Amino acid sequence: MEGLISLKSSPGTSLRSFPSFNQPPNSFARRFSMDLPLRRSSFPAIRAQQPGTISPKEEEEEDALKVKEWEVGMFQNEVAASQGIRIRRRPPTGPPLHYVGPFEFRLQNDGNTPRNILEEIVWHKDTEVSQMKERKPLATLKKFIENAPPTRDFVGALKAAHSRTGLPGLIAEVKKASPSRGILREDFDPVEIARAYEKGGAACLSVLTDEKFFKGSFENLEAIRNAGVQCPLLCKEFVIDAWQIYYARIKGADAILLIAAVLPDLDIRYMVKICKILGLAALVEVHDEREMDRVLGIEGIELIGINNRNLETFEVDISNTKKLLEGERGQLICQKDIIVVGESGLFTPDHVGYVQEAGVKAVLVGESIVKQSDPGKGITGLFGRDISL
Ligand SMILES: O=C(O)c1ccccc1NCC(=O)[C@H](O)[C@H](O)COP(=O)(O)O
Repeated sequence: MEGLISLKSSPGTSLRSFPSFNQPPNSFARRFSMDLPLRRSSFPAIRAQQPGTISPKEEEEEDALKVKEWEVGMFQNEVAASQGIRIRRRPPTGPPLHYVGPFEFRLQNDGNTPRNILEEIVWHKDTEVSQMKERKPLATLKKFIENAPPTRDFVGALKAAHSRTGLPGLIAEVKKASPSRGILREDFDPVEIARAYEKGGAACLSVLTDEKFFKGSFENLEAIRNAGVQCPLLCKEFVIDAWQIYYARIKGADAILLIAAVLPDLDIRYMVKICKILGLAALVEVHDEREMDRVLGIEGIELIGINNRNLETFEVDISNTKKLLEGERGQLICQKDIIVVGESGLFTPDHVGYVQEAGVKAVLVGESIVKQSDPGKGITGLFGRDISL
């Protein structure tokens, strides 16, 4: 029964009485996978009411809401796909139910299974953020923000470090684990690591806040902020909802990551504006030419990260930075005075020199420095000299 994950009959009917539906051919499955969801109300007699369950009217309303949610989710994905975004958003109620006569069924890969790690992260984030929003609604967050201390100048710190050292300004990442590398450091004390990075000459810090896939947390961000570390802090999150930006601001962030592989243009525009209102810098991350072109078409972007890691396949290739900065793209970036950050896979002074030559004025580095017994000395190793002086 390839392509079919559930097929059930209404109470009182039997699959055996409809042998042709028992094992629908693929063409049958394909035909229905392309249909819009069939409205439950068109099939009033499909499901008999179970004693003690909700009334048919309530059930109908609930189904109508689910269909609406599904349609909105699908619309969102269509807009994203038209911009070349392959990462789909989680369908709010799972894959659509299809109805044929007395049967209802769902099709495999009808939008219900994440296709890669980034999609899995984003789908999980969707559930996580919905729950967090219920506990802390936006109105509550806004009240906290009124009394929050001012943010620090993230972009200014990178520029100052670059002018001071002649090397790319360093955003040093407080990273305990990652989906591609597993645990990077067992004795992980975020504040101690942050202090070591600051002492070692980092211009800014990046703090992973995702718990499930990176073993990070917002508590880490808050603790680093409250420990008196002066470097501006990037909240390294998978942002899918503006609510997360407000939350990051409350937890001490000075900047936040926006991933173009996940967010359609309109979301990026909107979120960049929210960041400006909240005094946060937005690091907009791209990893291919199409994403770079989309982002270069958006007004008000000051900071673009080029990720050398393909977040769908984990492949790391530092020549990606060079590729995306060649020719007209590089020229446009200079004209717009955008600071480019080379991200991922940087381990040696040669790597840093290579991306600097390609045109970056900042680098974002995690693994190679966090794994050192003294992460501050790790920075000296990465640049080939002490950049704290
Ligand atoms: O690091 C991962 O395995 C990863 C997997 C899926 C999505 C994002 C991922 N990493 C986020 C980053 O981009 C890096 O943490 C950051 O650029 C530092 O990279 P590195 O210096 O290679 O640790």
